[in-house]
Amino acid sequence: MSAEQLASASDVNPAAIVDAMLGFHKTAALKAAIELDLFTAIAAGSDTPELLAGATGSAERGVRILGDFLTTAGFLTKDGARYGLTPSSQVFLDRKSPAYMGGVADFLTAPENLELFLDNPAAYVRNGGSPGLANMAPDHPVWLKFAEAMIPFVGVSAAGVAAEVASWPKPPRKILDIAAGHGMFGILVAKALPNAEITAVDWAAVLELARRNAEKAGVAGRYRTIAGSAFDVDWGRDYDLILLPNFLHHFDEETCTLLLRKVKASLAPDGRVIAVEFVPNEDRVSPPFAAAFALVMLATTPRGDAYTTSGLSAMARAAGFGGVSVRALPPTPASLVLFEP
Ligand SMILES: Nc1ncnc2c1ncn2[C@@H]1O[C@H](CSCC[C@H]([NH3+])C(=O)O)[C@@H](O)[C@H]1O
Repeated sequence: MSAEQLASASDVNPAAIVDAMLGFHKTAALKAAIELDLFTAIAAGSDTPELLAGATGSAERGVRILGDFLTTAGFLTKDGARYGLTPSSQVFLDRKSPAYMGGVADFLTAPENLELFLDNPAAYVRNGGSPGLANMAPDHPVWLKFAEAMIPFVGVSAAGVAAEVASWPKPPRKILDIAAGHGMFGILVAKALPNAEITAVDWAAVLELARRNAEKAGVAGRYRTIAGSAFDVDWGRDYDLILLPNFLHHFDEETCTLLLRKVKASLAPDGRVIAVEFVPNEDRVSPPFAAAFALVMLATTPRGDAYTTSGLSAMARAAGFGGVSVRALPPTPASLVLFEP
């Protein structure tokens, strides 16, 4: 199409393409607003550029331009010169809110993550995964950052899993939490079930944090840790429940099957297995968050992926399970995956 033809075309949108190329602008604006506590200041009544300048120690011109940008991006509202919070900004970005999740930016926008994504995107596409081990290198320090930062986001799924397990007629006692990270999946199950004993597996540095979280939650007496790779360590057997939250997606189907065989062999006779995953529909392009998560795995792991229900069922059956049932964990974009005996 010539420029003249384009000028009269109504079904094409060059701004959408430029906008996508500038996706990192949203990263920058949100990072700045979180660091300056802009959302908290607006919630407390500093809602004009002049007031926000005082409250955040910034130039008035700076907060005006940032506030306007965040309004166009859907994180603020604007009425005259006054900004307001959207329902999600109010719940998740006002530091005084119990559900505050500004801190997750410390992991999601960590320089090492941005570098893996942006340095050479064509390379991981060509290669079908990260050229090296990337985040899957043993003891990779990025996981400590994940464990420190991500509880406000992942903790909601952990609460959903704990509620599910607490509803079972026969409460599990001996529980294994594989790739425990911050530990909140096992810890919230332990809080819900006073007789439950948790064994957490992960890299050593991460487990130190999980242990501290278990202490804070008052369950440290029923919490033990085994440091090392889930593929190598001897984690014992006869577990009533094995948790695999946000772990399978880091690996290809074959490796997941290998791990699931080890999991199956460690179960007590009526033992259950729960994974937590972002599960796209079979079309692999919906719902958007779960579908887009596959790109995170492409950039940051050698062979990870977002698995659909049929993909999870296939690996479950290959490992000797009957299949899986998957249910949403609203309001999170994650799903609870229950392995069938
Ligand atoms: N080979 C491995 N063995 C055990 N843990 C691992 C391995 N590779 C990565 N990890 C851990 O896997 C976790 C993935 S993030 C998931 C953490 C937590 N289960 C949650 O759902 O939020 C990180 O804590 C990593 O340290």
